[in-house]
Amino acid sequence: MSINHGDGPSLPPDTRTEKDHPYTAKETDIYLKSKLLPKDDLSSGGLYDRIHRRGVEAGMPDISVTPLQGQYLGVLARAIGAKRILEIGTLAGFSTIFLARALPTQGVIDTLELSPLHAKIAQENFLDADLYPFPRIHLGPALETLRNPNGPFARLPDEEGYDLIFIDADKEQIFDYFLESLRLTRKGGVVIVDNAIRGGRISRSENDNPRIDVSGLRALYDWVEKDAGRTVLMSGIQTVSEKFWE
Ligand SMILES: C[S@@+](CC[C@H](N)C(=O)[O-])C[C@H]1O[C@@H](n2cnc3c(N)ncnc32)[C@H](O)[C@@H]1O
Repeated sequence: MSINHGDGPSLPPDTRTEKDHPYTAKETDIYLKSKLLPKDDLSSGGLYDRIHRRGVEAGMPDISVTPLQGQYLGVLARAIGAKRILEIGTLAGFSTIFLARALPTQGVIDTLELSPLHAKIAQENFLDADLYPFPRIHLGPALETLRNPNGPFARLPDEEGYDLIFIDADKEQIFDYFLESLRLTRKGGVVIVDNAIRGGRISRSENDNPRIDVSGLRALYDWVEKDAGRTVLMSGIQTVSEKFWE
């Protein structure tokens, strides 16, 4: 059964079942990947496979962006002509690779990571991906790195502000990362905050699931609400992918 809205397309009813609507986000991602991403990277034994294998062998969690999400980050970076990118939360460097590939050769990409193991595997993956510019990994707790008065992020001259910052580390400190990002982004730059939905928990009370921290995100949204467009223009986007709803 379908509902026909005038001249528009037929839409499935809200009560749709698997039989009425058998398509899955995973299948759709597989199709889109086959059309939109480099075939060499996608192939069996290709770059994505090798990155995945290194992560599994090192016992790392499988929580990177999906290939299509990585490509979306790259599209954004290209669209704004980004030359300087900062990433908070490297893991195995999967998202970093898409961002680095979107940069011109004279570009710069810094990525911050707490775990020496993750940083080591990321370094291997960057070499494997033959990246130029090569990402600079800054090892240590990201907030300390960003706030270190003697570190590289202490005083950025205006012209060296980042064009794009991607926040994707621990969720508890998300609001602090956001505030540091405002300091480090050039005027008109873009800050992307991953996991901004928390599987929908953001819309529920904070006690809904104590294991999933939404307090940092709520502080961020409260800040943006009070700011009322004076400093930042922000939107929230829910994504569906082969991995999850986020
Ligand atoms: C979700 S993963 C990053 C995924 C990566 N951006 C990708 O999509 O390929 C989060 C990473 O942040 C790191 N992390 C957690 N707490 C951190 C902290 N305080 N400072 C820096 N990195 C941290 C974790 O070790 C982990 O590697």
